[in-house]
Amino acid sequence: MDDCSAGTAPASRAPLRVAAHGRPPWPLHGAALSRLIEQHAQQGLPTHTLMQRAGASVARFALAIAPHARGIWVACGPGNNGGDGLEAAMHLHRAGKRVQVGLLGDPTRLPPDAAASLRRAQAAGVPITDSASPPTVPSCHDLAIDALLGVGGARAPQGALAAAVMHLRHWPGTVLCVDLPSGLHPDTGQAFEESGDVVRGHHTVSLLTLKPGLFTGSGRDHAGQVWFDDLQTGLREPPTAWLFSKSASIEPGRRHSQHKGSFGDVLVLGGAAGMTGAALLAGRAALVAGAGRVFVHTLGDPAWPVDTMTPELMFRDAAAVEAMNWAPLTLVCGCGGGTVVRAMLPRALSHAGRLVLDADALNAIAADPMLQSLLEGRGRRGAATILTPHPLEAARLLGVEEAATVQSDRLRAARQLADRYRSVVVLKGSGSVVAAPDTVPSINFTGNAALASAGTGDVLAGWMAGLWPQGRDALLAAQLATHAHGAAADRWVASHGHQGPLPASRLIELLAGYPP
Ligand SMILES: NC(=O)C1=CN([C@@H]2O[C@H](COP(=O)(O)OP(=O)(O)OC[C@H]3O[C@@H](n4cnc5c(N)ncnc54)[C@H](O)[C@@H]3O)[C@@H](O)[C@H]2O)[C@@H](O)CC1
Ligand SMILES: Nc1ncnc2c1ncn2[C@@H]1O[C@H](COP(=O)(O)OP(=O)(O)O)[C@@H](O)[C@H]1O
Ligand SMILES: [K+]
Repeated sequence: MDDCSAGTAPASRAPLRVAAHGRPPWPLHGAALSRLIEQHAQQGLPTHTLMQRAGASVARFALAIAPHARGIWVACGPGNNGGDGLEAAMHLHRAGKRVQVGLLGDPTRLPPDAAASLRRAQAAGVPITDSASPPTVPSCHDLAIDALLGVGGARAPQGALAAAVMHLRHWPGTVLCVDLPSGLHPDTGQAFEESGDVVRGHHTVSLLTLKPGLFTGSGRDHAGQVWFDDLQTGLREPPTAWLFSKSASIEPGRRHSQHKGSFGDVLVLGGAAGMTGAALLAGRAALVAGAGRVFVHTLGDPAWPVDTMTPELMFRDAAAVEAMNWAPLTLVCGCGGGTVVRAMLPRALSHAGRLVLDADALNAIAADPMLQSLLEGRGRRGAATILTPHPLEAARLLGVEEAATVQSDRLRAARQLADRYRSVVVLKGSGSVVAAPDTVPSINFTGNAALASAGTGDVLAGWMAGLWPQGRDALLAAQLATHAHGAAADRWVASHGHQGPLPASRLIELLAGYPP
């Protein structure tokens, strides 16, 4: 279903399905910008227009996703998100559904738009209580609409609101969230407090703007499929971030006249004793990404001589690597590098043309101010670097204690790293954030928990290094690689029907286009 439609829908345009393919990136707006946009939009319209459009859109969408729902419980909060719910309830009631509203907020203190929707719902005869519980024991055919909190959510739900969130979490049928899953921070994709409950929706209709929190951190677990309705405002404000979506035109394809020298040489430095596999995974991934030649120097003793599974890889010992000119190369540094990788870093940071730094290389830099200043200096000289930290590595690079600090605002952490080290940064995890200095960051929307498997990060680093020299700048290489990496995992889940771990070697095959 690309655009939703329903037979008995009230008049409004259908929300768009938010997908990671086939269109330009989607603009994302945080809570503050969304409010500003709402204010601007209200100025040009008669009072209450936006809420009427929002409620009509939600009702229409509800009828499309749950046409056979018998009962519909609409849990409404104390603000305008609740107003959207009341407005939707009125339409669903008129469409002949058995609707029950639980209004959790003082009806005399609703904001004006929500108060207007309450009057309209009352006038239409919608049953409204102040109960946080659904009226009857719900069945799996019933639909619940979460209109408790939207962009005004400011703290973890408590009391009656928390009770309603629990009912929504245990709802046996479909759950549709209005604007945001209640309890989710619109900007960060986290609960307001570690222990704070968040609704888990099957669908979320994001209104007026798309919020970044729907797509990163734990947002994806709570939002389900996201749909977007701009409420016919067509507003174009500069975004907080982009949701990366790949359109076909980004990939130029290979010209007949090209040869292996056109596609760049990659050198992988990693694979210390006991971790050779990490360097091999990165090397293999660089090969299937299309690098012209891939050299591998494993840091264990003795260095690895050949990979019989991938004889295309060219192994180089310490003396050979020392003699190579690193300036035209794309270096991947890290990938099971242990502590020995540190010795390679001063030269890599000073002389590598393009540099992808992962895992142990990042840990070494985080622990060494001299390496940090080399990395910063590299950025100031305009030399291109991509850092691919997971949240704990990012925390170390930022000098903070815990990964949780990074996770509490992934967009901010990625931006801080990019600005500090003048590098492109891929902050990995659900909804990987790709940031570059002085640039609006993007969130990657492909991938799933099947990637939570040892070695998939090495594959990402190698794949990125393989893509990069093929006529792309660092930022686009990072975005495309992260997108393809996640999309391969999505194909795997689609063909296996579950999110069991995706072995890193299999991931490389999927990236290469072997059958899912
Ligand atoms: N005004 C309008 O015409 C429009 C409003 N819209 C809707 O309005 C929403 C924003 O409305 P609001 O700004 O009123 O904000 P919300 O409805 O998201 O909630 C704000 C209210 O909840 C309270 N609150 C926040 N966290 C709470 C907690 N943990 N426990 C108890 N109370 C809590 C706040 O103090 C405030 O009263 C959007 O998300 C969207 O759904 C959109 O439909 C666009 C049009
Ligand atoms: N739950 C998830 N959803 C989406 N992507 C994930 C998830 N878990 C892990 N990944 C991705 O898998 C890769 C894991 O990388 P990393 O943590 O460095 O692992 P390793 O060091 O074992 O290779 C990253 O690209 C990360 O974004
Ligand atoms: K909500």
